[in-house]
This record gives sequence, structure tokens and C-alpha cells, in this order.
Amino acid sequence: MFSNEKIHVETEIGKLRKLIIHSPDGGIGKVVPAKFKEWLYDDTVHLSQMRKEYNQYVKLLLYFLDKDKAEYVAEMEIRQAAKHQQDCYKPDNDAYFKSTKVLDTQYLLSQILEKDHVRQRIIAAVCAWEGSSAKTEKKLYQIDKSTELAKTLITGIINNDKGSNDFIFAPLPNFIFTRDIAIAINNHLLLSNAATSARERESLLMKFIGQYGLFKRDEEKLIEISEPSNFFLLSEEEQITEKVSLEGGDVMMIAPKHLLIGCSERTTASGVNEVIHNILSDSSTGIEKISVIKIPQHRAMMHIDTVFTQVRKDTWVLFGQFSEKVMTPENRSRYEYGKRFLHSEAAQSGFKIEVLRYYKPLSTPYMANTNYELDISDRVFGLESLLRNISIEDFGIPEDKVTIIYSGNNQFPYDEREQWTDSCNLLALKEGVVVGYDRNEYTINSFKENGFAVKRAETLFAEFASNNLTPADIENTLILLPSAELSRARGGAHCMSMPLHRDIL
Ligand SMILES: NC(=O)NCCC[C@H](N)C(=O)O
Repeated sequence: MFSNEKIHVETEIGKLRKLIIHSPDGGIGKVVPAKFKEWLYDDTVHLSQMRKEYNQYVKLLLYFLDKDKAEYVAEMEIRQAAKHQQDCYKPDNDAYFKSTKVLDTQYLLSQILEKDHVRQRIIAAVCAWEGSSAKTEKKLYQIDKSTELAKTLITGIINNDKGSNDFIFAPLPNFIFTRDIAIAINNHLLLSNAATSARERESLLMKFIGQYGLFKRDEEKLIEISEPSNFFLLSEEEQITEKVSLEGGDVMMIAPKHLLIGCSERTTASGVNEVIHNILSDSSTGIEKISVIKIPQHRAMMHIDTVFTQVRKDTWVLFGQFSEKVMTPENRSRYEYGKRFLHSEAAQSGFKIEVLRYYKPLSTPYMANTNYELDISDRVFGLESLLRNISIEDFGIPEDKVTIIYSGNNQFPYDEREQWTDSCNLLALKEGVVVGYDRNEYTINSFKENGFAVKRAETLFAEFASNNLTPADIENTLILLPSAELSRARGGAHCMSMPLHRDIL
């Protein structure tokens, strides 16, 4: 599973070859209203329906990345009795598809747990993290099967002697959003430092997957960020302002040699500083330019990938209320309600989307905080112009050929409603072919008006199965996933993917 791991991501839109996902696990079915805020949920989710929706996502990924395995799951769905039709999607089941291209964190974890010394380290680390008793720790050591242990370490659920389940620690209901846990930067992996305790165990497990799996011979390619060693000496107030947190939804390998980082509800200014320092001081990362954008700290847009993603070199999808072009003084009245974002949290920063750029000097070696150039470009004065500028400067697109597709067709209130259900959070399978949710109808129309085909994943499966079409034939298409339950966890296909390998454009 971990041999010859090729990890290379230098854009958001190169043909996707390998990624990490995580299928919704039993922990999601244990989220209760009293824990919504702490566990970062806004609603309860109907787990079995969510799994059906998610399995379509997995099958789609398999068709594009690992055709034989797609055919395997398609056949299992037909061949198996109704009760077992979904078994091939479960990482702890013998029927699991075991792709080497579409990897599940749970399966990867079970693989590294096969080694005794790793198993001991992980159990000890998780128990220390969770403050578990010696009795609980012993119970974990007694789980024989690595697939079972991996499931327990993620869900926090363990089988007891009476044949039912006990909770030994909190679930990880956000683990399906693998984007937020780590980000491939060329051939390196930047590990997140989660903003909230609800997501900290995710980072811990991913660190082990990196250390003992993906990068076991190449540990120096794992980039970790954390508070400085004297952080504990700061006062409580200082610790709040100096906290280093960074989540992958705020980091995009946006163009070759160009990294884009968001400062948001989850990623602090200190987190951004740490990344800049780490990346620009290490020439092997291959990064020469870093853009930083600051968005309001708001639950509706916890990461930058909830307000825009890239579709093609020349095309983006964007939440229009964050576009300085849309928000001209003349048309501001259209947003009488929508502009609330601009007048609340964001107002404190004058609601500018602030864009800063750091360039690595080519000739002189980098020295901490002194030697990089800081440029507040006069061509980039907001989020839309930043995206346009990337198409023009990094991808060589003529200025008049850049297209911005807006959430909800830029009509209030659909723009806001659909941004909430991840209209802007699309995953590119290759340039021009993106995956999104079927519920965002106004955004979908906007895609059609801009010349894109729109296809349901299910329709594609039928066409692939009958050999009428192959993934290679599909171009300029928005592929729709069912999303009644999936969207309730508040992330889309972009959030549900950690790309490890994309082709060079
Ligand atoms: N990149 C993303 O925007 N990820 C979505 C994360 C949703 C999750 N419920 C959270 O609040 O962390």
C-alpha cells in the first residue's frame, strides 16, 4: 500500500491521480444537538442516507482514478444481497475495494497498525491525548484486528462483552473532510494544526499515517507547524492572539510555485506566519510566491475553499458577496441583506479582502522574517481580482478570457443559501471537470450559461457501465452528487478530498 508513493501536487486542477478520503463512519451517527457547537455540526445527519450519497462520490473517484476498482464496486453492488451491497465501501470489511489511488484514512491507519511498535505508539499517543484510563488503554491493546482498531481510534466506539457498543472517547465527525487535515505542496505534506479540539485527534492520526506510511523513508518532507517553545510563558490573552492554527481548507497549491493561504475563522495570522517561514526557508518545497488573503471569521465560511475554488485555468466559482467587482457602490443596494457580512465582522477590517504577497528572493538565502519581499500589489485589490490575476499571471490567460461563475447566479438570497451548502466548494477531477452538489440549482444554471455540461454521477455510472462513455471523454462538465444529507456536515467535494498526486498541467 505504501510502496512507491508518488506525491506531487502543484495545482488545484491538474488531472487527479491519487487522493485520500474518509467514508462517513459510525461516529457521525452519534452526534447530538448538545454537542453541535463543540463538534462543528449544525444539524444531525441521517447516516445511512449520507453513506449512500458518499458512496456515489467514491464510485465516481474510482471511475476516474482506478477503473478496475470501479468495476469491482459496480459488480459488488449488483451481486451482493441488499444487506451487503455497501460492504465494498467499508474499510474494515473483507469486501473493501482496496484501491491504491483512492485511499481511505481508516484503511491507511489499519495498515500502519499492523506493525507492533507503531500500534503501541499510536495507542499510547491517542490515550494520552484523550486522557484515557489505563483500563481503556488495555482494552485497545486487546483489539486484535488492525482494521477494527483503526475504526475504534477514529469513531471512539468499542465493542463490549455484552455484544453492544461503548464510547471510549469522542467521535471524529469531521474526519470526512480530509482536505482540512493535510495539504500536499509539491512533494511535501503540510500537516494542519487544528483550530479546535474537535479536530485535533484527526491531525494526530494523520501525522502517524505520514510518519509510518506515506513518508516513512522521507520524514523531512512532512511539514509541521506549532507554537514556539516558549508559548506556555505567554499570558492567557496573549495565547489567544498568538495561537498558531492552520487547517488545510485554507491552503491551496494554486499554481506551480505559488501557494495561497487564507486567514480565517480556523487559520490564525500566527499560523500563516509559521507556514510562510517554514516554506520559504526550505528551498526543497519549490515555492517561490505565497499569497495571503484574509476573509471574515464566520461560521458560514470557515475556510477559504468555502468561498471559491478553481474550475479551469481561466474559470473560477466564487461567492459574489466577496467580489469587489460585484460590490461596487452602484449595485450595493441589491445586497441590502446579503451585505451583512460586509458590515459585521469584516467591517472591522474595512471589509477589504486583504491580499498580501511574499516573494522568495531568488539570489539571497532566506533568513527568518528579514529577507523576503512583501508586496501589496496594486493590481490585486480584492478576492476577484486576485483570482483573475492568478489566471493571467500564473496561467497566461488573456485578461478578457477569465470567467468568474458566481454562487447562486449572484442573486440574493440564492447566492448566500447555496454558498452555505457548498456551491463554491468544487473538486476538480481534471481541468474543467468538477464535482459539486445537486442542490445548488442557481449555481448549476450559471455553469450551464457559461457553457458547461451538467451530469448526475448516477447517469455517468450507467453510461460508463455500458461503455457508451469513458471518463476520458468528459470535458467541461459539472458532475452532481446527491447532497440532501452530505451537505449537512457543511463541506463539499473539495473539503472531502486530500489530493496527493495530480498531473502537471
Ligand atoms: N474545507 C472545509 O471547508 N471543510 C469543511 C469542514 C466542515 C466541518 N464541519 C468543520 O466545521 O470543520
